[in-house]
Amino acid sequence: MNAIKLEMNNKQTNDIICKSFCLKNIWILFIIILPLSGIIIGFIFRNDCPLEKYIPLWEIINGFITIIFLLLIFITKQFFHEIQYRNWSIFIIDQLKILLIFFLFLWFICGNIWVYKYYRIVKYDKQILLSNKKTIENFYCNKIVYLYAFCYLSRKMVVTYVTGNKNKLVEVQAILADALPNLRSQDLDLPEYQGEPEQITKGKAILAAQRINGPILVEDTSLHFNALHGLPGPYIKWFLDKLGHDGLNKLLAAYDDKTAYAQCVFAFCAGPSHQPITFTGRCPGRIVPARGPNTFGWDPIFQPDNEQGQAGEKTFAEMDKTIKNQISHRSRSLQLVKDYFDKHPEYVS
Ligand SMILES: O=c1nc[nH]c2c1ncn2[C@H]1C[C@H](O)[C@@H](COP(=O)(O)OP(=O)(O)OP(=O)(O)O)O1
Ligand SMILES: [Mg+2]
Repeated sequence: MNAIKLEMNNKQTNDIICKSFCLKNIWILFIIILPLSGIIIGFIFRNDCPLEKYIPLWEIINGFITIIFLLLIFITKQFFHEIQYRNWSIFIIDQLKILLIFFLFLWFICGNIWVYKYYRIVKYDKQILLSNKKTIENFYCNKIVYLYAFCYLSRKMVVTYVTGNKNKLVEVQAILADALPNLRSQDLDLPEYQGEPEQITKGKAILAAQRINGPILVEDTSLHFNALHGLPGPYIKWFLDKLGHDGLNKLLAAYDDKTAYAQCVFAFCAGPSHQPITFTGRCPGRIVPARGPNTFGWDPIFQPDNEQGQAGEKTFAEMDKTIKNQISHRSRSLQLVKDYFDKHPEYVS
C-alpha cells in the first residue's frame, strides 16, 4: 500500500517538474517557429525563384544556423548553469556561438544584397510572364519566398529623421549618435502647419510616416517671447526670414521683459497607420542683440540662462557646439526620445 502511494507521489512530482519545465521553456518553441518556417518555405519553393535563386537557399541556411544557435543558448541556460565555468564543454559552446554569430552576420549581409536588389522589379504572377521565358528569369520570384525573406530582413526597423534643415540634422546626429546609431535622414519638403507646436509636429509626423512608409522622427522648433505671450512661437521661421536678428530684437523694444524660451517638439511615428508620440524640450533664456557667427537660425540672438536660472554669458552661436548640444531645447527633447527608445529596442538594431 505504502509502495503504491510512494509511486503515485513520484509520478505526481515528475508530472509537476515536467509541466513547469515545459512551461518555462515554451519560449524556445516560439522563437524557433520563425527560422523553422524559413527552412520549410525555402525547401518547398527551392526552384521557384529564378529572379535570384540564392533566396530560397538563404532561407534554408539562415533557418538551420539560427536554430542551432538558439539550441546552443538553450543548452547552456538549461544544463550548464551549475557546472564550473572552466568546464571545456562550455568553452567550446561559447566559441561555437561566436562563430555562428559571425556567420549569421555575414549571411544577413548576403541576404540583404540578394533581396533588396530586386524589391522594385520583382513580379509574383507567373501567368503574366509565362509567354516569355527570359522575363520569368529576370522578374519572377514566388511571393511567399520573396516576402518571407524581405520581412525577415526588415524586422529591425530603421528610423528616418525627416527634415529639410541641415543644421538640425547635424545636431540630432551628434546628440543621438550612440542611442540610435541606425538613424537615417531624409530631406522632405513638409508643409509648415499653423497651430500649437504639438499639433504642428503631429501633423508633420503623420505626413512624413505616410511618405516614408516606415518609422520616422520629425521635429518642430519654436522661439517664444514671454512679453509677447509666446509669439512668434512656431512662426519664428517666417519672422526670422522677414525681420532678421535686428528686427526680432526690435519687436521687444517696447518691453522690459526680454526673456524667451526655445522649444523643440519631436514626434515619433512608427508607421503610416500609427499615432505619433510627442516629446517636448525647452530651454529658457533671453533675446539679445546678435553675437557670434551667423550660421544657424536665431542662434546669435538667443542667450540661454545658466543653471541657476540667471542670464548666461554666451549666445548659442558663441558657444561650443558640444556645450549647446548639452543644454539646448533640442537635446532636452531628444533625452525623452532616447528614454522612449530604451524601452523600445526594436527600433535600435
Ligand atoms: O537650434 C536652433 N537654433 C537656431 N535656430 C533654429 C534652431 N532650430 C531651428 N531653428 C530655426 C530654423 C527655422 O528657421 C526655425 C524652425 O522652423 P522648423 O520648421 O522647425 O525648421 P525647418 O523648417 O528649418 O526644418 P524642418 O524641415 O525640420 O521643418 O527655427
Ligand atoms: Mg519646417
